[in-house]
Amino acid sequence: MATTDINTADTARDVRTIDGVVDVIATTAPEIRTGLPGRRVTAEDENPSGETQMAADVFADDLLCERIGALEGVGEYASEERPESVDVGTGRLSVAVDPLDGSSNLKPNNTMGTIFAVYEAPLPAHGRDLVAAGYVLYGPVMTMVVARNGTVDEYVIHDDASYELVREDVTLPDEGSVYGFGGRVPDWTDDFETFAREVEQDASRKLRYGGSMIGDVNQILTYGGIFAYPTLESAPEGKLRVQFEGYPIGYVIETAGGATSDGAKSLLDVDKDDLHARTPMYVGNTDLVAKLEAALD
Ligand SMILES: O=P(O)(O)OC[C@H]1O[C@](O)(COP(=O)(O)O)[C@@H](O)[C@@H]1O
Ligand SMILES: [Mg+2]
Ligand SMILES: [Mg+2]
Repeated sequence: MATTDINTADTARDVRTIDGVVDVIATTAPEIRTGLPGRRVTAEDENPSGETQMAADVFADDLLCERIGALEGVGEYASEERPESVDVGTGRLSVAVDPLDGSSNLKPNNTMGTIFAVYEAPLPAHGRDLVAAGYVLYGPVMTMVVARNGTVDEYVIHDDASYELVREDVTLPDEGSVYGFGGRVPDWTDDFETFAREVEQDASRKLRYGGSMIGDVNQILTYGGIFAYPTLESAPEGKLRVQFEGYPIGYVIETAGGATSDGAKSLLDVDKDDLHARTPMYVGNTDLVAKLEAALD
């Protein structure tokens, strides 16, 4: 399950590069958000996972590729929206991005986010190669959560692209009070359904599910509990992608003292060498993730 072996940058140069990536993510967020109103339509292409792209997905990806690619210290950029990673320089760090997570929430105007992962290895990299990860949430307030140097911090991003630290050393509350499970219920496995029904029976927990993974995970970081996008009967690997979603969220949640799993082991220990590989995701408080693993065993 979760382990405490969180890798961090060990050279001053890598620390500067990570700071540069965080700065690009934060300062680009207002532009991505401002660009959304005219881009709530589908783009012409599908992404490498076979999903319809929104114009906003492509817009955010292009902006981030250009800006992250220009940073000294970054050698490769990849995103959910392009088939191959792009060589952007000679730096030893690679950056993988989900430019808009939850973009199907764009039409009904619900929360979405931008997720980033910084790896100290060529792409596709391994979860243990991560040296920083985080996300922006385009909610009523624009916030950014960053895991680096062994801690998780939260920032508020203003419309003028300035940003301020509002919470240091964020950890999951001990008593988890929310849960959210994705996928169609009839498509859940029997073991997962049994676990889900048990979680629901506990009167101290409420359902919080919005259909944007990053919004749903941020509920867990805020209130504690458990989020899952599980193995489905029709999709044994679930829906979410290892490099762009599973690893970075694993890194954030485990750095914040929570646990993550693919059903059997930490998300950071998933071994998949395809850039667009998928994984089931279970993240939350350690006791709940342990129960989940026992239920699926
Ligand atoms: O509505 P579905 O198909 O269950 O999918 C919901 C999941 O798909 C996602 O939107 C996938 O991410 P993208 O929007 O980046 O493709 C997650 O944010 C969310 O948890
Ligand atoms: Mg996504
Ligand atoms: Mg996406």
